[in-house]
Amino acid sequence: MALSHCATGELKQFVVDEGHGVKGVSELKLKTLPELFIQPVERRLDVSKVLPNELIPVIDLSNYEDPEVMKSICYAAEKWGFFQIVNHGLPLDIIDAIKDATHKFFGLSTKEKKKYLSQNTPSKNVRFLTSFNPDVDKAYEWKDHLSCFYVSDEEALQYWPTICKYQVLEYLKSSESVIKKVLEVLIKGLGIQELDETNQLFLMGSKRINLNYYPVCPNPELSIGASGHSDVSTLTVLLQDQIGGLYVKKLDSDKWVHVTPVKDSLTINIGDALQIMSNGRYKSVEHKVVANGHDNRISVPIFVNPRPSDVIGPLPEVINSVDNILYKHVLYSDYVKHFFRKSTNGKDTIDFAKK
Ligand SMILES: COc1cc(/C=C/C(=O)SCCNC(=O)CCNC(=O)[C@H](O)C(C)(C)COP(=O)(O)OP(=O)(O)OC[C@H]2O[C@@H](n3cnc4c(N)ncnc43)[C@H](O)[C@@H]2OP(=O)(O)O)ccc1O
Ligand SMILES: O=C(O)CCC(=O)C(=O)O
Ligand SMILES: [Fe+2]
Repeated sequence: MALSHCATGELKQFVVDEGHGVKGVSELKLKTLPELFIQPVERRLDVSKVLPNELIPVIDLSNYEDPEVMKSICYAAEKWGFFQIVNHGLPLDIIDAIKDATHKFFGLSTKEKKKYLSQNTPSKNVRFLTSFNPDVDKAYEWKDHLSCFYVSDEEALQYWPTICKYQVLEYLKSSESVIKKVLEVLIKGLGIQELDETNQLFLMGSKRINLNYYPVCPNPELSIGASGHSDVSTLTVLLQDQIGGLYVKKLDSDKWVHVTPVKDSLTINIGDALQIMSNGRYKSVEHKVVANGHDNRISVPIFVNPRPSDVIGPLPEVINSVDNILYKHVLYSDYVKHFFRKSTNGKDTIDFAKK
């Protein structure tokens, strides 16, 4: 098919239904970006609003129980919603292995990858997807991803793609201690002394891991890799490569700050669930990813969540000390379904839980 001039309907079919993804379009080496991927100006990154000299906090996690380190983590969660951690203890060979496995998954043939399209997948917990929600997105994001919801090792080993399942499972397992360290500090900041069995289930009772692939884009300035959104997780542990392109909105401003890749670091961001549970004290901040014209970029977020069956709302320990309760109680799976059903639009998902 001569896709360079084809109608948007045919292109959607090529990208989504036939499973070629955005990577398939990138490999056509088109001179100009097809209309389907041209974003309205307000969804792109306005480079005049980027603060070039700002950095999000970089925190050394090796002494995470040191009161000064704890303070800096809670401060970053309140004022930035984002921070990078170094000396986190997650083995570098496991990190390298998942990066390599991500490239290998996206290097598979279309025939192999399309086995994981929503209509073909052997389990609804593993899906190969393009854009955010192609049924409703007016312009598509320049991104493909594999999304895996962890239920059990057995389920993952049976259904996740063989080319990456061992590396993804090992990475998930080794991230557990980093997640617990960060959560322990954050809940202490809220006056909860211990990450016990009950609050562990509530804060980190489910996990989703995405393998994101942003291929080289013909007109990156007209498109977006991931449009502005906040995550719906408790917190997200994000692994990115050295290419860059993730921008975070600075709180109470219309300015953007680049999350400059720091080698061997992980980025932590607060998600909507923790913003709600902390009654707005910790901030789930809008972020977006630009496309680029030179390199294929990958990133691997682990979304650490409540269980779908949990009802979330401001925690009792938090509302004891405040007059103004900002959020109501919502069933977490309703919240996530609401998020997935619409296009991303900045911070609007959280309106679903506003009082
Ligand atoms: C996609 O690009 C993105 C993604 C993001 C993501 C940011 C996050 O924070 S993701 C964290 C999400 N949290 C969880 O997954 C944990 C809780 N999980 C649940 O509550 C449930 O597992 C469920 C997600 C609600 C799925 O419910 P279930 O009944 O088991 O499954 P379905 O009926 O198959 O799905 C319901 C509904 O959701 C859609 N959906 C399911 N999985 C995905 C997925 N991986 N990606 C997109 N949409 C998904 C599914 O199509 C169904 O939709 P309907 O309209 O048909 O109801 C940030 C930025 C990005 O660019
Ligand atoms: O690719 C990135 O750096 C961030 C991706 C992201 O925000 C997400 O998947 O929720
Ligand atoms: Fe995100």
